[in-house]
Amino acid sequence: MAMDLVNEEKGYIKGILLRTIFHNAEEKFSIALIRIVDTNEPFQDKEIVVKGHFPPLEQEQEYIFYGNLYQHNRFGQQYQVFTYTREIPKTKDSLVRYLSSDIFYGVGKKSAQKIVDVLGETAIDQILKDENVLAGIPGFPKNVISSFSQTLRENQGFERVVMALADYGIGLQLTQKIYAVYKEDTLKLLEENPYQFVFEVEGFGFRRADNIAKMIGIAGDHPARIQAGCIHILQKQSQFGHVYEYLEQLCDDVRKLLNETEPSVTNDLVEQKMIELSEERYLIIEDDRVYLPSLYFSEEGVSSQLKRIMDIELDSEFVQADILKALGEIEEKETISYGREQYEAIEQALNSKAVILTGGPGTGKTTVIKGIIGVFERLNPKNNNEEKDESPIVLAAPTGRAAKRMTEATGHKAQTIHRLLGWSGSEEFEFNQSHQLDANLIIIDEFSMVDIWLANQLFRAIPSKAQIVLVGDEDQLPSVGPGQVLTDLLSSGVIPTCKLTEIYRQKEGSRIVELAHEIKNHQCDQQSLKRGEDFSFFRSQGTNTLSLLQDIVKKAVDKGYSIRDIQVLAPMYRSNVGINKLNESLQELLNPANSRKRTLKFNEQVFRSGDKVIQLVNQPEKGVYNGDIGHAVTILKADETEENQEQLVVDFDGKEVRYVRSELHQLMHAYCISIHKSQGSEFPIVVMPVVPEFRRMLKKNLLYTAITRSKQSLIICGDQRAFLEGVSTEDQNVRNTTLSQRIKQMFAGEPIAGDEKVEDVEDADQEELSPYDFM
Ligand SMILES: Nc1ncnc2c1ncn2[C@@H]1O[C@H](COP(=O)(O)OP(=O)(O)OP(=O)(O)O)[C@@H](O)[C@H]1O
Repeated sequence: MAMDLVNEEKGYIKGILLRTIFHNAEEKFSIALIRIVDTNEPFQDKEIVVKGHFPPLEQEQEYIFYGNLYQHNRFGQQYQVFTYTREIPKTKDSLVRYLSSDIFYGVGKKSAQKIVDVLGETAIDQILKDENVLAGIPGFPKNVISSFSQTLRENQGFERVVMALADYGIGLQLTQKIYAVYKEDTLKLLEENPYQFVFEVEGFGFRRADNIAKMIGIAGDHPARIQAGCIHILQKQSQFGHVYEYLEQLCDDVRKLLNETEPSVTNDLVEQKMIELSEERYLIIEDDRVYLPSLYFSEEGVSSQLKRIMDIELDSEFVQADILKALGEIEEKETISYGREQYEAIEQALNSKAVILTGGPGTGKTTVIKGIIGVFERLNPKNNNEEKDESPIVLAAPTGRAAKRMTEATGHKAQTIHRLLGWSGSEEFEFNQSHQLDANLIIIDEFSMVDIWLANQLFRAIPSKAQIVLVGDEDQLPSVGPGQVLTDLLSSGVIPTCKLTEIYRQKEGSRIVELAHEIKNHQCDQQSLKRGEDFSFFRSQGTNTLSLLQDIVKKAVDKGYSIRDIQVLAPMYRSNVGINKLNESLQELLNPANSRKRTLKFNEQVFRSGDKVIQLVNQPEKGVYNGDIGHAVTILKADETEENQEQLVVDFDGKEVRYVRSELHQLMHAYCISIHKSQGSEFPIVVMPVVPEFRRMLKKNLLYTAITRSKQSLIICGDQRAFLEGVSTEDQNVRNTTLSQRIKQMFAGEPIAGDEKVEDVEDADQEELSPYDFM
């Protein structure tokens, strides 16, 4: 590609850097003022601000920017850069200046002159092609050949990649992500197999790879194309929670996917490729099931680690009389009397290597956890000595909010599972099989939210001596990630299970807990929706639902409840009473614009100080995690920050986190959040629209999860029929997993068999919605 030629067909501005106005290193986003040398754009001035995803520009270097002129409402005309290139020095003099510049260590003017004398004006291209040409330059220091050509590659590399990828229709932002993964090898690898990018670069979709592949001649039944199709479908299935897919079904799906553009692939061809892939361990085929290796080995890991832990017997059991005595002390202190089920659960947990504790809301799971910890500490006095920190008790939960609640309820420090395992944002966990946790008793709450991958990481890090208590409510939604670990552990039957059924949180007239148990036990009917002290179902239709909901929230605020106490939940983003619409209207209602309030517009969202917001991704470096809810404290103007960038400051329960513009995609308004996102959290007041439009989403476990989030008051508005139909509809989308069978086999030598094959739910639905859409 001729790097130094301007492509006259596109709008361009050629210029030299005058000043970098802003640069975000992480996002490689730059704003710079340049002096215009040449342009074919209708722009008369001598200078212009260029803006886009490119690295800092170098002084005295000529660049060609391709993009669009646009009018900034404060700063006038600017240039939005789609792609850019650097002018390669063309004259011998400019080449010498470039090659002897500070960028190249150990090469002075003399050596640079010699390079140009020997290699001429195409010196750069020749060196990039083969660095050994430098060895032929008289007097060129041999020891700097490789570092010199490496610097040259790096310096020239990014722009070459930018230009080449632009020809494939890839913009600067995605190019940055691609370049971060493959560096100078980008073009080589893309032209070898663009499909590889689908699996390694976030935001690089299968269709994009397929288009590029076609342009470079990888088409039809090319093995790389079939391989990518297989892995793509398996990954998609895993987003719906499946750990494997049936071979026959997978062949069918892959054939359909690949034949959408050119019908040349048969099921036999796909199957044959799949067998090859399994021989190379890109996939695992077991009987008639196909797995992604990471998921297969996670299942294997969980079952073998569980066996390892459970195979080591307890040194000694606690004597019943001692337990009773210790529990008596706790009962006196807490002024409660443990029920029979609760006592049995505590005793079982204390005298087993592993137990599962399940139960609906208000059955005393937290109270039992407190009992287990209390007795364990009393009967292992060394645990009281925090300084020695021997035999520590470790508490964790999948989300920050659940961990916080666990801490508050038990008085013991609890943390997220990710933090417990020392996750710092990469694939690696500090604690693993070769560096295990120091713990004698490990209690994990909200275990229904743990997916197979995280379960594997957790179990690997548990020392064989430890006792485990897994606490969860099996009727809640399964994990967002693949697998259904709690359900599978329960059905494997190898871990002793304590089911709490007696309800304690039930004041006179309280309906929330009763309603939850009626749903759980399939006893919910019209009568169940009658008003209670803490529950109301207001009927409404059409657009009335939105205004009714606004009235309810407004009244709660007027009564003195804070925005933080009131949580609106909805199952879908797009609808007249969906999450997006509700956030918009509740923001107007609760935090309207006024001249004193600063605002920051990002995509479709306008953030104002005072807004309630939710964090959408895990950010261990900043100490905020997916699902954390906070409020915007203030918006700082660029000249008020050290970094000279506009920032949104958010307070998450006392922890202040700052977001620059390029990080704002991590946040959204949280006046209303999805039910999926509310898992693991509880709120004093839950308000929820239930309308016929949501019907496709309304399932028993979803509604059960939603209503069990409310602690003091639950208000539903909408259509009672839609609600009653929803709570009597089981989620048909049974997940394909083999964990239960694998565990049974591990413990008793039973062969592994897949779950009963379930007929697929409507394809169209699957295409549109996955649990990830709700996160
Ligand atoms: N044995 C008991 N005697 C009296 N009160 C109890 C007993 N067990 C639990 N409770 C009370 O019942 C309420 C619910 O208990 P707890 O929070 O332990 O249940 P949970 O299963 O964790 O419920 P949720 O998931 O809804 O929080 C609490 O107020 C608790 O004090």
